[in-house]
Amino acid sequence: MTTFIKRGIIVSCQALIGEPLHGGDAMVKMAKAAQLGGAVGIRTNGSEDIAAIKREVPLPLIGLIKRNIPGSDVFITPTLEEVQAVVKAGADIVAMDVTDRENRLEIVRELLEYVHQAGKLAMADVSTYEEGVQAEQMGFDYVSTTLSGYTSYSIQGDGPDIELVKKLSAFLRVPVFMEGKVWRPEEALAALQAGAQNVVVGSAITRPQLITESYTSAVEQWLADHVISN
Ligand SMILES: CC(=O)N[C@H](C=O)[C@@H](O)[C@H](O)[C@H](O)COP(=O)(O)O
Repeated sequence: MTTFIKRGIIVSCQALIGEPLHGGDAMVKMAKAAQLGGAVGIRTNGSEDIAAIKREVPLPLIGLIKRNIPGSDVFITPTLEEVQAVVKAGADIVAMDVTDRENRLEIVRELLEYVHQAGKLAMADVSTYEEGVQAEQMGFDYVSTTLSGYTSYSIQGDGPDIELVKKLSAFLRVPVFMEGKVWRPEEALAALQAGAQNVVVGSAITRPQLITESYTSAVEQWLADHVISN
């Protein structure tokens, strides 16, 4: 079993174009705060944030590059161009889409080979049990539940897909990461209990607009239910 990352919480520090914290050194600051808070690793998007965080935060770094390709639903490190850029920027682990969409198995094999030849580790972002099994057979070093709920055929839940973690952990030898829709510490513990090696938390820590919304929507609902407006 790969033991490069200690067991614990990994904080995903990502702000896409259009989000208030995009650009500058906001994600480096988020990553530093995550380290102070006890995170054992960082996950981040884009060459600039990968390189900057790698320079300033001494934790294992999972890198990816999101790219929207017209006509394709695959956006996490989809081609060799992004894989090369993630490696060049200094990530220790390269995360990529390893779903069953769009017959990409041969492409994914090439991307995986590139990562390993560059001396890096590879993380498969999957959405189902079958995809996780396939990823391990292909030679991925880690499997993460990142895309559960984001492919048309996976479970569309509001919360983390603990059942997927449970099934994958029971069968796979590579470490399984719980990632996606973890908002509360109790959910992280449930994921560990289900067999997760690590738990990745993103939006609940690093997307303040969504954190704010989790409060405002609850309060607005309460006000709508309890206060008679005139
Ligand atoms: C589906 C997708 O694009 N996931 C991305 C993968 O890198 C990120 O936008 C998520 O923030 C990350 O997976 C952590 O998940 P959450 O933010 O739910 O804790």
